Amino acid sequence: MTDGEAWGALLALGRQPGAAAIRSRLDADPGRAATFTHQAAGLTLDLSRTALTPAVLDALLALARARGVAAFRDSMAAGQAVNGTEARAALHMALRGPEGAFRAGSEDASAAVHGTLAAMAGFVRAVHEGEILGARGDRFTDVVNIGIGGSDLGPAMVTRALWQTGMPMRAHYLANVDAHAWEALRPTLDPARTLVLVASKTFTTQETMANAGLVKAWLAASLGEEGARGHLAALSTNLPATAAFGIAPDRVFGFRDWVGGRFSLWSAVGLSIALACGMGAFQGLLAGARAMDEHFLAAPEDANLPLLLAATEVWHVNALGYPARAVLPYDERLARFAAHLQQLEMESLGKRVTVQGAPVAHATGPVVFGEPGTNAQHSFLQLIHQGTTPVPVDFVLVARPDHGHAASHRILLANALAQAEALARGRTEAEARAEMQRAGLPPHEIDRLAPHRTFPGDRPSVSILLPALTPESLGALVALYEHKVACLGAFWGINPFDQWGVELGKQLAGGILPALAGDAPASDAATAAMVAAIRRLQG
Ligand SMILES: O=P(O)(O)OC[C@H]1O[C@](O)(CO)[C@@H](O)[C@@H]1O
Repeated sequence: MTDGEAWGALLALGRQPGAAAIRSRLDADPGRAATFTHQAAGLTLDLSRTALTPAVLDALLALARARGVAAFRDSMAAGQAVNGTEARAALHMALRGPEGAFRAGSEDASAAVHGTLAAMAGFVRAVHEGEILGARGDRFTDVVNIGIGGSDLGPAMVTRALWQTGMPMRAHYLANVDAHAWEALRPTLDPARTLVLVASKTFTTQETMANAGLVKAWLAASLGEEGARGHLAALSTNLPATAAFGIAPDRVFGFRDWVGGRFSLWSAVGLSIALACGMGAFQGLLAGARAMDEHFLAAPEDANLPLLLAATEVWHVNALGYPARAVLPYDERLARFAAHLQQLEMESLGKRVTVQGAPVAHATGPVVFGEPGTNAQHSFLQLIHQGTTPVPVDFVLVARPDHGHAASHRILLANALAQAEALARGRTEAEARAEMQRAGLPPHEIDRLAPHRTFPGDRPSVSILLPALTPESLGALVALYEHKVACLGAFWGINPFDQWGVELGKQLAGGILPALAGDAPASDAATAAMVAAIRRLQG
């Protein structure tokens, strides 16, 4: 089947009457959950509450073959320059792979990775055991990771998920250049006991370098310049710039340019995870991701979780025209999971031209947003139940909590399952009327309220079940989404590994800085007017 034929067949299925129906499919086939549930790396993925059918799945997998999704995956694993616009490989799998497994051109990628991992392990052990101490001889109790985007979101999300009282250190994440963030954090820290990691792939990111300057000055004010140096480490690919910033070479943990920022939590960028939660937790995270990598590389297409998740997204975005997706982890510890996926997915898939530079002929990445359940239910789920456009949902559920409150956990899970059921099944007008009759409402009230109390249903969701929230299951979960993103890049013919769209604003900000200081006019009239208003208000 050619590419065009495969797209045509899929889109035709999406146009068939009842294509988006879910409730009737669930009712017609009691075995649907079993048919559409798959497992890998300890995770269970349930796709039964979508409108997928065996015919739709066949069409999606035919499209995957026509689009060369498996070939793209294999090129990625082989270290080829799948990131064409930056002429780079995308070898985040090497960060969690066994020794000798991955090459980037002539480079033994795995050797570089394992060298850094050994250095990280040595550093973490020395800090935890008090061999490396602060300038005044104190043990380090707190670590501050200064970074933004991929140099913040991944490690911040993982630490939030895995950290428990009694773990080796407290971790803090400073991302925003808004100094209110630093001013809120500063009073909670003792400089004598604080280790500072400057995390930046490029080591040129304006926000990170501004915050690093503030924090370095804060350290130096109490510990002196030389003392401050002993409290700093860098996580970067840009070794000359880390040296220019004054970070000792043995405190620089490097990685290569074939690690994309949003895929970098497995690299030295994850050092704050290892310091806060322990090197064992970090290794567990890598092991979980490796298990998902192995599944992704070897599982047949009709049981391959990342491919199936990507295919489901193609069905929703391209065949059914749904422009957004919500991510609802029913676990408070995953409070930053949606934020991580926002960058992972929207920076990767928010593209309007193909890898060849031609305009894409179809929609690409949807808007991704989310909050933990049950909070989300009391916020935006109204729109997802009864708004005019279906918004597919990813539910993430954890079977066993790490607290002793079984009743609370049952309430949490009951709510997650209820939301999935309500979205899929809805409530017909007849059901709404019958319920109001049972409640004894008068007929005119029933007539008045029936449309409002009717739920259309047929609103899709996928559910991902983790046995418990462990480093291993979290690693597998994050890797699942990373590989989904790679598959979608291939489905859509776009480069999921570059991010040129973030550059223009950065460049313009550089030009506007002197205008805000009153040293130069702003070139854009609307900007100039706002600059003038700001300067007036600043007096
Ligand atoms: O790690 P760096 O180089 O400071 O970049 C931070 C983030 O900035 C971006 O380049 C976007 O501006 C992200 O892709 C990246 O994760």
